[in-house]
Amino acid sequence: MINESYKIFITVKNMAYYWFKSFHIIGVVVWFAGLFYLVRLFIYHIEAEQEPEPAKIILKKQYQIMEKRLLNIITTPGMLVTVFCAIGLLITQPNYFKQIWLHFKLGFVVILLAYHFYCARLMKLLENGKCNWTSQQMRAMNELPTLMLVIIVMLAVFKNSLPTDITAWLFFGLVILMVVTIQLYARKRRLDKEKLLAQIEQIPQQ
Ligand code: HEM
Repeated sequence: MINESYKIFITVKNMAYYWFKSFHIIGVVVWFAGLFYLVRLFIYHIEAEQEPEPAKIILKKQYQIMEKRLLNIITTPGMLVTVFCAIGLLITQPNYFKQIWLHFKLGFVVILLAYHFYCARLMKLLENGKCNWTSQQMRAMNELPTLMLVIIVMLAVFKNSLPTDITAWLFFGLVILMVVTIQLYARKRRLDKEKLLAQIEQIPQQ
């Protein structure tokens, strides 16, 4: 009888673990989709400042609405699902607490949570017209979650056997190259746009 109850307990515990793990991963996808898009909206919001009236007012109002909805309906719920399911994972598999990879992972998650709440603060500053960030700085900031994503997922998958050999460093270099290329491409597009606008300004008015 005790044996049978124990078997049922283990089956329920394992099933709970799979449910938590599935929704942990779903939460991560939703959270990151929200974080990436939110900062993209901040970039457009800041760039709207250069538009003439009344486009400026209309655009800024629209971005404010989009940012609020994105944060409250997608990004924060994604974060909560990730964290609650992670707690569920640790309750069903408490031996993970003793593993060093998890301690490192938690350290990076704390940075990610700080980033999330800082984005919420930036949203408020933008709403009140008190944000001093340029769109270029915002673009650079948007690379931080990419880096966190790569490190955290690799820690979750490789765990204590996280590779530190040449292949791993090449892979890491590739990710950094990708991030730098995106920044350089954005810079080139901005410079091209500025050049075009300067040329338009030089055309004599009819
Ligand atoms: C809130 C803090 C978090 C804790 C305590 C936590 C804990 C865990 C645990 C215990 C597992 C199960 C590992 C396994 O059974 O293989 C797991 C899986 C996973 N976690 Fe997290 N996690 C957290 C946040 C995150 C974040 C922010 C990400 C993404 C950036 C993430 C990505 C993953 C992935 C992709 C897996 C699946 C790994 C696999 O099945 O091989 N986790 N997490």
